[in-house]
Amino acid sequence: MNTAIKITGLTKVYNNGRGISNLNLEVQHGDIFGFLGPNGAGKTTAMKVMAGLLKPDSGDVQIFGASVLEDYVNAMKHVGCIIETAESYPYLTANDNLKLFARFYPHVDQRRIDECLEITGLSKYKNEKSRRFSLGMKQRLGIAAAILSKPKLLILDEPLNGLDVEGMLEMRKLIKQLAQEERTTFFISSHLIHDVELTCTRIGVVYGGKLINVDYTNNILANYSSLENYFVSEVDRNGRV
Ligand SMILES: Nc1ncnc2c1ncn2[C@@H]1O[C@H](COP(=O)(O)OP(=O)(O)OP(=O)(O)O)[C@@H](O)[C@H]1O
Repeated sequence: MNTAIKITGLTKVYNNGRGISNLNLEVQHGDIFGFLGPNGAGKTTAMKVMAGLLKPDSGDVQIFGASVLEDYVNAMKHVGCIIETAESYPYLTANDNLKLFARFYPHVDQRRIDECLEITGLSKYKNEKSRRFSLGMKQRLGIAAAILSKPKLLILDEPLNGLDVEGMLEMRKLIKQLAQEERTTFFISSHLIHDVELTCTRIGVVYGGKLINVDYTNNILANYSSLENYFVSEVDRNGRV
């Protein structure tokens, strides 16, 4: 099956009238999809619905063919996600944090934990408590936890938030590596235009609660000198809020 995520008519409006309205989108298996939009555009709201943390007013999200609303367990079977922040137990070591997460998955053993520590570059900090970790290391531990069960799809909410240049480079490398070596599909939200340009193969621009355009990064860069120019022109074309 080639469609990883299918979002249809997704609407969630909060009491204050803000939120998302009538979002329609398909993400294909193998995409590194960038969900790009400024603060308050509605990215987290959409991702919370996708991860089953928030009930929409209407619409649906299907993940590998299963509805998040009607068949949550099957929809989430192949998904790893980090929504808002990567949480860990600060007084546990990286290894013990992962052991705790591994209890959710009967087939994840110490070998897989070691593999995930290796993939995320944390092997040498395996026995250090995560409270001593830098933000970048905490993010990597979050990814290590999210990939334990070898999910086919990783949903990451602003994975570069708060990282310095080196941390960003490492995270970008890790995402590309997982996409290439493990064939992981990514759905990544970000307000960092430059980063989305460098990381993502396909980009959806979300603005004022609406998805205003979706295109391949290659296409965009063939027609615009930068993603920033494309973003500004799309927002202007659709009317600023
Ligand atoms: N629980 C809530 N109650 C009322 N309004 C909310 C709630 N959560 C979010 N909003 C509003 O809905 C809109 C979309 O918020 P959301 O957090 O989805 O945006 P975002 O694109 O993720 O932004 P950011 O990059 O700042 O996280 C914003 O205007 C926000 O203030």
